[in-house]
Amino acid sequence: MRAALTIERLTAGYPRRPVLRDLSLPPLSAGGVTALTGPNAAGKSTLLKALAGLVKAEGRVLYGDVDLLRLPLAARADLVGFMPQALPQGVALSVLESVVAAFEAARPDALADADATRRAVATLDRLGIADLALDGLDQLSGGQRQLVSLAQALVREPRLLLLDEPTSALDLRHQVTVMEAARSLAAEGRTVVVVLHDLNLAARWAERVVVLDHGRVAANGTPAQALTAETLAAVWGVAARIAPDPGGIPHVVVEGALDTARADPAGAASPSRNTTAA
Ligand SMILES: Nc1ncnc2c1ncn2[C@@H]1O[C@H](COP(=O)(O)OP(=O)(O)OP(=O)(O)O)[C@@H](O)[C@H]1O
Repeated sequence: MRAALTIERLTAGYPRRPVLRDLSLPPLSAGGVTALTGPNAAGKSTLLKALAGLVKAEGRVLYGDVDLLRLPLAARADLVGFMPQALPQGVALSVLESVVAAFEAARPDALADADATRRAVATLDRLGIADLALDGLDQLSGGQRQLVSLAQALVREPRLLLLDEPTSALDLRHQVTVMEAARSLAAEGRTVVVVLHDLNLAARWAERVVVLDHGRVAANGTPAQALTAETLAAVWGVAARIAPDPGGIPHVVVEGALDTARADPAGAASPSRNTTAA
């Protein structure tokens, strides 16, 4: 199935703490990567968790013509792979055991052990971390843990893949490994949504960028449409220059915080420090 993901009037959050209210998004098509970005606490993780069935949600989330919110959890787990921001600590498993367990947790009836193991090794190999297979999860560096968490989400080859900041702890080479993997999974017909704070990584690798702010969609479109100086001022409260690189991909240079953060979307306020978008 090569289906688009459409969100209609999604309301989601935590007990006594609604985060997303009536959020709608036009179809996110399969075949490309969608970057989901926005300031801290904008609701990005909550959105992914709502799609994965991990927080209470109302509205409609259509994958093709299937409403994910009305699918039994086991069927949804088969369709949706979710990579959380952090793996739990204190799990006494090897890397390989943890990836096999992630596979079997969602499909207990599926393959014989040897096939599950072969699938897990192939997934580790795809991410360039087969050499970590026998290491204990608790021996890993932050970046290695992030790659293993991604392997756990990928091993079932879900149609819809939701990755929450998969590159935040990674060095440059591994960022590319992960974004290449995201792109090639999308090219296989999957829908891939990746939370990224790095706007230049988003612009380089995503076909579509959705900016969330205070639980609402503040911008949505191609990187050039969504990542404008006006949006960066209004949503992040920073003064930025956007210059296309020679390949036409927008490059974001953040020049500083606006003194009147969010009050001056036109960028008239003067920047107070110099930084470059990470
Ligand atoms: N388990 C929880 N219970 C109650 N409130 C929560 C819970 N998790 C998150 N929140 C709140 O929901 C809001 C949105 O959080 P969320 O994690 O979705 O933001 P985010 O955009 O992913 O942020 P970040 O970029 O910092 O990871 C925040 O105000 C946060 O405090």
